[in-house]
Amino acid sequence: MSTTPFEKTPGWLDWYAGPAKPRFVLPPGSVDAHCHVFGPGAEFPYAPERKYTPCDASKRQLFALRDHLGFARNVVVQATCHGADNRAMVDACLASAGRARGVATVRRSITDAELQQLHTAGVRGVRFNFVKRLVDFTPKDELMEIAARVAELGWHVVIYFEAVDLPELWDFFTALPTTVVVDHMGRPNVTQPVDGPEFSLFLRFMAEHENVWSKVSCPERLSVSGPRALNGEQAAYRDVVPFARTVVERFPDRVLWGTDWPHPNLKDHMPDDGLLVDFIPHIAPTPELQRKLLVDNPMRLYWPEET
Ligand SMILES: O=C(O)c1cc(C(=O)O)oc(=O)c1
Repeated sequence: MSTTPFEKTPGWLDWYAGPAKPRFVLPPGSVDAHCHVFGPGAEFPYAPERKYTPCDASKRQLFALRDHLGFARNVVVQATCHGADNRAMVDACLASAGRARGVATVRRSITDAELQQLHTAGVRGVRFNFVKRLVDFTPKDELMEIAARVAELGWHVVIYFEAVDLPELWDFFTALPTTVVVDHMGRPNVTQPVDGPEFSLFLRFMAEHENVWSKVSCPERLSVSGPRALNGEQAAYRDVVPFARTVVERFPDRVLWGTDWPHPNLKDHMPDDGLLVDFIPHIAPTPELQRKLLVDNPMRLYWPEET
């Protein structure tokens, strides 16, 4: 065992070892379209500008989880603890035998040759993060310049923001020239009504802009009332279900799902990933919706050459 040179953020919750075998059988070819690798820190050091220091979560451990849960492929999203150093994510993509694609974080200083290298490794998107506890502010003109460059490669932009910030970010988001994928439904406050003003604005954002997609992921982050996906719970995070199910049913061809393993920054519990998979049929109740969410949509976005 290598020893990590990094000390975890106090109170850090490690990912759940020994997840249940899901009862829900994933459709063949399912994609876990939002997950991360952390380090290992001894091999891929965490970025100096990071806001948290995680436990290690290696590509080998990610691929073991993929196989255990019954996924065929992964989309590895650059985690903020690695800043714009994409080496750990790229290493996972390269080691996956074509079964992982990536989403990178880049700065405007990146060269065209470096972008092309990322593409060759399997990167198909960049992530713009507006969650203040995770990143320092990047000027919008820098992000727009990056978006224009990656549009030429056929990539998309992944955006992560809090629901309260959508009004202020609306004009920027709707000016992006690519497909735009929202992380975790734009983090709705699920104590508000699903037909209340906040979530209605999000639904309008998707309805009025056909290039906007959403990940209906992270019930464990959004839920207030639970119950938690632990100890065999088959009806976890009930307060999130109406939100995610509404998005899946209204926009069946523009939704993605991911485990979010290894679940950075959870504060009160770490879910059993097997039980998180059992959450899927609650939000995508028919085989057709499940196939679109888990296979057709992620394949169209990340492996279009195979569709
Ligand atoms: O809510 C979070 O803390 C979080 C953090 C990161 C990251 O640090 O990249 O990614 C996520 O998808 C969610």
